[in-house]
Amino acid sequence: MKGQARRVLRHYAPYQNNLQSCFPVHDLRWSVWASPGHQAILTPSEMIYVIMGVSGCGKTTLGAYLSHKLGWPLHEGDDFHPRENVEKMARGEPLTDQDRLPWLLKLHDVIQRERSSGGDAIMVCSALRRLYRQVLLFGSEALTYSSDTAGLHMCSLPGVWFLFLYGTYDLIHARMVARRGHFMQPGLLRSQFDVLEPPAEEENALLLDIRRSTDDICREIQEHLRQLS
Ligand SMILES: Nc1ncnc2c1ncn2[C@@H]1O[C@H](COP(=O)(O)OP(=O)(O)O)[C@@H](O)[C@H]1O
Ligand SMILES: O=C(O)[C@H](O)[C@@H](O)[C@H](O)[C@H](O)COP(=O)(O)O
Repeated sequence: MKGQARRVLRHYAPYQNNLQSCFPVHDLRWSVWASPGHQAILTPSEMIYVIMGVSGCGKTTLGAYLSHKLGWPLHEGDDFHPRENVEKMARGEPLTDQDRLPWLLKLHDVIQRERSSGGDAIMVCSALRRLYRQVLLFGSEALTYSSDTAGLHMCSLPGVWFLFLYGTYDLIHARMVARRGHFMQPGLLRSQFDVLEPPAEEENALLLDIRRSTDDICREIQEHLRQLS
């Protein structure tokens, strides 16, 4: 059995009797896995790490480092923003939910492609709100659930983990001011914190303190990967 299949089996073992009610069955591979008696036919994606957090928390830096260390492809979320979004942020205006939705749907497609091809991958995406993370995982279906059912049913997907880089406003602001040649203005950081909803445990999230070096953070992620294997 491949490493990820083992990881997924172990992670979801406690839920095996309840899979059908816990997860939407729009994902063909997942519905096969969720069908009673078919647990052995598991062909999920390998691991996808989504590095998330407010602007300036170190997502791009960690993404490049981790990609190099693990030899996994890197998808940089900023590259998928439409020009209008980048121009808006460069003018010092925060994005709205409406601005972000098409961008998140594109990133969902990337995640789906990676899951279908069964490869490991890293994605960098601010993913500030819980709903944004649900759109990353479930696409437009995440928008059709009421907030009650979304909270209950749409928290995570096997093999997709959020790496949440957290730190104080002051530390991140100082790093943004020192950063050169980036379109994002430090003045937008407050709005990023206002929108941020830190991920809950049931979302498959690993919380990483950004006061540590990139290498230290990377080691913790590699340890996480080992524990899931
Ligand atoms: N662990 C770290 N320790 C110190 N500085 C860091 C760390 N991670 C990133 N930085 C610096 O902080 C700034 C913001 O990092 P960046 O990766 O661009 O953040 P983001 O992609 O989240 O906007 C950069 O100048 C980067 O060099
Ligand atoms: O959802 C958003 O408001 C944006 O995605 C934002 O969070 C992102 O951070 C910018 O694109 C700037 O890029 P950096 O995160 O690299 O600063």
